[in-house]
Amino acid sequence: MWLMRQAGRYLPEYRAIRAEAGDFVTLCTTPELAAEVTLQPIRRYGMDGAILFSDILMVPWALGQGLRFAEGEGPILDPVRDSAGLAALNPRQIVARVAPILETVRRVSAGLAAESPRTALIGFAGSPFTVACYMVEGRGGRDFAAARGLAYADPMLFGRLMRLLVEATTEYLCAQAEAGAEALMLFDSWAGLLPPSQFRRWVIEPTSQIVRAVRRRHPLVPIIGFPRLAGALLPEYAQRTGVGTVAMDTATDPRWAAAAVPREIALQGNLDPLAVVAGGAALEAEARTLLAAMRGRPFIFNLGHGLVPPTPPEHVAALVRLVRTG
Ligand SMILES: Cc1c2[nH]c(c1CCC(=O)O)Cc1[nH]c(c(CCC(=O)O)c1C)Cc1[nH]c(c(CCC(=O)O)c1C)Cc1[nH]c(c(C)c1CCC(=O)O)C2
Repeated sequence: MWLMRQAGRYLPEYRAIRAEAGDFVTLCTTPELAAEVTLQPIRRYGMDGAILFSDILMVPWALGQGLRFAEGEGPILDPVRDSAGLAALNPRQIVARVAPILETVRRVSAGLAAESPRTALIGFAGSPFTVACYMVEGRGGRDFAAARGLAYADPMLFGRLMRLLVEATTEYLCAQAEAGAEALMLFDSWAGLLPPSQFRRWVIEPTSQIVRAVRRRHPLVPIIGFPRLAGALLPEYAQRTGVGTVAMDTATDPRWAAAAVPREIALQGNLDPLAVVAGGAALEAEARTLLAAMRGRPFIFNLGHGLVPPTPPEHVAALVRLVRTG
């Protein structure tokens, strides 16, 4: 069991360190602080997994794209929409630029060995499609029309961006495994915006390429894929990408997924983060229904999306107790 965004703004000890760092990119690139924040939820709750504290947008940042997180606005990037923008990105320096993040991985790995040796360290990256959405759009959003429009209008250019991201993401994930990450997760938060033909081209295909390339170098590191809002395409994603675990979003019926996804592929998910905000009987009922649906299958208890800032930390503690004791 672990929870997406288990380190974050709902924890007072996170907010204290966030204030100390000043801005979010500084927090992600200061190993001492990022390692501390990664370990905070482990100390509080004893999760089975510690997810590296970083962000999927640190790959565009490492490629040289301007990135900042504006207060109350989310991420702002200098948009990449033409070949000049693409040419300005430098995939060769990726491992050097992410050196502080790899140092965080080493520190967390040592910290867990000392404090919580049974907790697995999970590294991650965004999947190329979701990262491209932010890179082309230049900001967060709901429909990423500029990015999806570019994929139709200029598939050559969009394809070059995607190939660059496949290469950079592969290098980045392998470097995390070499620094001590014991499992790797690929977040494709906006996969569900695509119609099936585009989903196969921009989600399944690039994800398979990354999984194949990472496996060649790190055959034993488990890989979790999260194609959010994939809907009916979830089983196809599970079977064709080669991931060992598929993460279900909040909208997925876990009983359907248990029947539709082959048993050799583990499932992860998918409690509604708002049930954790509510707590009490509602949280307990949802958690028990999920556990019952997953009985008898390899399963990693998690949420269907990240914990949100209004979550009371004691509701997370109650959830951990419930999942542990059944
Ligand atoms: C799309 C996406 C992003 N980042 C991420 C995704 C994929 C998962 C998802 O769909 O949520 C992934 C992510 N972001 C963060 C982590 C760290 C590990 C963890 O899960 O605890 C992980 C794995 C920290 C973060 N990433 C961010 C914060 C908040 C920063 C702050 O402290 O102000 C944290 C803790 C900022 C961020 N990062 C991103 C946005 C849109 C924002 C701003 C809005 C928001 O806060 O959700 C991009």
